[in-house]
Parts: sequence; structure tokens; C-alpha cells
Amino acid sequence: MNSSVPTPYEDLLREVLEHGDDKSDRTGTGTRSVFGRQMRFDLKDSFPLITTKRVHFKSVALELLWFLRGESNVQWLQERGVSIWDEWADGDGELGPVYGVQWRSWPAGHGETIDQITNVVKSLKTNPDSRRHIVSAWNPAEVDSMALPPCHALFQFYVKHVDDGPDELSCQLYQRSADMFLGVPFNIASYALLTYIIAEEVGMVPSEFVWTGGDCHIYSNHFEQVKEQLSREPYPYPRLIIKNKKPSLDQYEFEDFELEDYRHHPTIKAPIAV
Ligand SMILES: Nc1nc(=O)c2c([nH]1)NC[C@@H]1CN(c3ccc(C(=O)N[C@@H](CCC(=O)O)C(=O)O)cc3)CN21
Ligand SMILES: O=c1ccn([C@H]2C[C@H](O)[C@@H](COP(=O)(O)O)O2)c(=O)[nH]1
Repeated sequence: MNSSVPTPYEDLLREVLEHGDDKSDRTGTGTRSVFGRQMRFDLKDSFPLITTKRVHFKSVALELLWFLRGESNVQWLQERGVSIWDEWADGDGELGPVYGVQWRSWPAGHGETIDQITNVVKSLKTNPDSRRHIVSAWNPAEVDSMALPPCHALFQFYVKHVDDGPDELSCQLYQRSADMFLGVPFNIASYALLTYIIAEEVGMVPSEFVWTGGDCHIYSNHFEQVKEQLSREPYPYPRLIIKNKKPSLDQYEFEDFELEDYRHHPTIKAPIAV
């Protein structure tokens, strides 16, 4: 491995493969798993898009924009060529009250809803030192009506003040269940991008993304793919530029983001466990 490039993702992937416990799971596929791990990614000079295989950034970005628009129907994604949620949707493309709904319109009773994203942006601007910059997708009253209960369940922002410079914004995610090969590279890039977008919105600069995982697993039908991936030399991460600031978070489009110098190894295909 190239020692100058930090590889928290590949290190955890190797740990799960070599030291995880074999375990059955809901999908009937079988996994190897460890519980409770953390990875940290610097967002200051680079963007953590995994390089040891190709990660389709367009799908990541469009999925995040779909969350930020409060959507719960896969039609919006399908119209843009993204099919990653198709297996879980019903005949009308509906997923139930998943991420976007909980982020933007958490039902609060009496017909009222809570827009957690607007609230967290407001709290970052008006009370940066608060320890309550939290967004939760885990709504116990609604979990049973979701096509899949949220895996990336809760996140928190943190602001660091710097002499002679803009405030720095960090984000930590709690992911209760982590498909290390297919899901996690998407999840890391998605929350890194969210941190860039929120930082832009509140006039700060992105600092660090901290990923905390509960059940971190590799599906048994991904073992060969993981071995291939771990035989590869990682490249330095790319950089991300937000080309235009939008007046509102749900107005961003894929074309507003530019990935620079994404050098990566080839795609590795794998079946998704449904
Ligand atoms: N078992 C499982 N793992 C997941 O990661 C996952 C779920 N289920 N269910 C809900 C969402 C859907 N997610 C997905 C679904 C598909 C891919 C996938 O097939 N990725 C391919 C191609 C991506 C593309 O063409 O855009 C990959 O090679 O990364 C990734 C994440 C993440 N989530
Ligand atoms: O963003 C996501 C969404 C899903 N996953 C994975 C984690 C698990 O392998 C499955 C969900 O199954 P559960 O039985 O509900 O835990 O999907 C992910 O890694 N990232």
C-alpha cells in the first residue's frame, strides 16, 4: 500500500474480511461482520471518493439531492438514470416515509411537520457552538411503514472557530448497518458532499467527516470482489468544487458539482442483497 495515502476504508474492509464473525442476516445471503467501528476523513484538501474501485459519483450526488428535496418516490431518480433504489420500491415507485421525508417533513402530529435540515442550517448560523446540531432519519413511529428502515440513521454537525479564517464544519454519521462493499463507499461520499453543501450554505469550510458504524458487514457473495479490491494500490483522493451556490438547498443540480482529478481503479461488479 502507498503509505502516503490514508486508507481508513480499505483498512476496515480488510479487518472485517480477516477477523469478522460469520453471521446470518435478513436477506438470507450470509455476512462476515464486526460491531462498532469508526473512520475519519479529511475534507479540507480532498474529497473521500474511494479510489480502489470506481464509485459512480453521479448516483451518489443525485441520491443526496433526492433526499434534500424530501422525495420518497424513485421516479425522480429513474428520470435521471439512477436505479439504486428500484428493488425496494412498490408498483408506484413509493418507498414510504424514508430519509427525505424524515429530513424535510418529520410528522409532528396535528398535521404539523418539522424541517430538520432548515432547522440545523439555522442553528449552525445562529448558535454555532450548540451541541444539538442533529438530524435523525430514525423515526420509531414510522419505521414499519418504510421500505427499508434507515441505515444512515442520525448525523451531527460541529463547528470549529479558527483565528483569521472562516469557521470549519465537521459532520459525524451513525450508520446502524453497513454493507461495506456496495453501500459504504456511497455513504461516505454522500455525507462528505452533504458537509460541503451545508458548509457553503452557512459560510463555513468543510473540515472532517467522521463515520461511525454499528453492524459493519461484508456479504458472502462479495468476498472475491473485496479480495480483488484489497490487492489494489489506492490513489490520492480527488477534490470537489461547488461551482454555484444556490439560494436554497433543494435547488442544487448534479451540474453544480465538479470532481477534479478522480483517479480510480476499474469498476468491480457485485450483486446487491435485497
Ligand atoms: N444490501 C444493501 N446494501 C446497500 O448498500 C443498500 C441496500 N441494500 N438497500 C438500500 C440502499 C440502496 N443502495 C445501493 C444500491 C445499489 C448500489 C449499487 O448497485 N452500486 C453499484 C453500481 C452503482 C451505479 O451504477 O450507480 C456499484 O458498483 O457501486 C449501491 C448502493 C444502498 N443501500
Ligand atoms: O445507505 C445504505 C443503505 C443500506 N445499506 C445496507 C446495510 C444492510 O446490508 C442493508 C440493510 O439491511 P438491514 O437488514 O435493514 O440492516 O443495506 C447500506 O450499507 N447503506
